Amino acid sequence: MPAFDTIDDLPADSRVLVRLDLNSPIEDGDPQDNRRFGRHAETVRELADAGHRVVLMAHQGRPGRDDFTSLAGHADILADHVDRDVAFVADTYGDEALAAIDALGAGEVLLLENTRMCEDELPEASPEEKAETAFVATLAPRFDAYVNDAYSAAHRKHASLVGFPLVLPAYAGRVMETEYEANTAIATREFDGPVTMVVGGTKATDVIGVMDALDDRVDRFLLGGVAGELFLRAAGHPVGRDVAGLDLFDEQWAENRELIESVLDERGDAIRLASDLAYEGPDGDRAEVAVEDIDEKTTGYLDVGSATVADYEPAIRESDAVFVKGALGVFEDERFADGTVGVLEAIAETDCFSVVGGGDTSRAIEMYGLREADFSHVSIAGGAYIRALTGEPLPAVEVLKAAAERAEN
Ligand SMILES: Nc1ncnc2c1ncn2[C@@H]1O[C@H](COP(=O)(O)OP(=O)(O)O)[C@@H](O)[C@H]1O
Ligand SMILES: O=C(OP(=O)(O)O)[C@H](O)COP(=O)(O)O
Repeated sequence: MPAFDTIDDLPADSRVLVRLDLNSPIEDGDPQDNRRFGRHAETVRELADAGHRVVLMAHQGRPGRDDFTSLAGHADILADHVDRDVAFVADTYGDEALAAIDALGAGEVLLLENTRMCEDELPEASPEEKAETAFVATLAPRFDAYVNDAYSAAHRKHASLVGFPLVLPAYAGRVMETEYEANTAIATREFDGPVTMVVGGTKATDVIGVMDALDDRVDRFLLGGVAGELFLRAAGHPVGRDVAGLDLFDEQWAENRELIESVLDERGDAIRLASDLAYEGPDGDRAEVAVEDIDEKTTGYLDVGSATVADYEPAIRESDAVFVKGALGVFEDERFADGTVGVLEAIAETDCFSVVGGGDTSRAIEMYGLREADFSHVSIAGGAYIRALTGEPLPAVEVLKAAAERAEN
């Protein structure tokens, strides 16, 4: 039985208030289409097809930043994915919003303005405090049910995420359901064979924390990216030189050195490090060097090398489950995509249970023509995925679970 009620449990003809995560890159003021729209469209379509009155809430950016914009453009993109009208009202819970909500017919869809434009939304607080805000107290009585589909924002204690499910019967949307199940699998599911985790990307501090927390659940870690170079450094190799003015290595090294050394010391047998690395050669082409031959920290490395990929591939083929967190190289540049793509291809070719997470890494799937269907789950969450992997509870998921318990008693 799932941890929470889902939209399968919704009473017929409900007036539903639905929280999505449509937070997107903004270019020249306009939201860019991305996988979040397509995924949430499934939930929205299903609710509208069932004849519910569907009112959507979502956020965009953070106040004070360039990406903090209205959701007017998001409504148009979502409409294309849902294949029906998505009305938009530039108001969160004022008279205009209430009038638009009251005018909604069965099977119709309305998107409210950016929740973060409402003062009650942002300061993080308990569900009880959020439920008492004017935002929640005004909107909630107009609805029969609340649906949370915003798994990727579930680590935030904002009014639209934790306040409504305290005062309305609460259900999980399809994205919430599938993300929760796949992303917690590493901690909750028993696998028959080896469990492998591919660890890379730039946010070394995050992934080293995951490695530390998942210690006993993962049989082997295959390392690359910035995190991989920091482990190579701990193993005595002079790597981890920043290029292009970035500061990815030294600060994270200073911050995590002790933890890296202790993880390497305690789980060294489970940790596989790159045996070769790739860099930009003098003529601009990809060049590779064996890690053993690196004796000075003079080069910035941008991918794991081909011998490393050849070493990682069989480890993946033998696995019963593979979880990916972070890219093995700067895959956005075709010259340095071999590590990330090689590993993703190996996963796609096996029938192991596989989860690929992190906004950037999962982008490599579409960039290099891989099929999402060849993976068990491709997450649209970043911060929430990391927290799920470390077993940290997500406040908005916890309130959904509590709502299900309330409903049962
Ligand atoms: N050796 C490297 N040096 C610099 N950047 C790297 C390196 N390896 C991977 N990256 C970058 O890591 C990014 C993905 O990292 P991260 O943001 O941690 O993952 P995600 O967003 O997928 O969680 C990619 O965009 C890639 O360019
Ligand atoms: O995009 C999001 O998170 P992510 O960058 O971790 O994927 C969510 O919408 C949360 O946004 P926030 O980090 O501004 O609270």
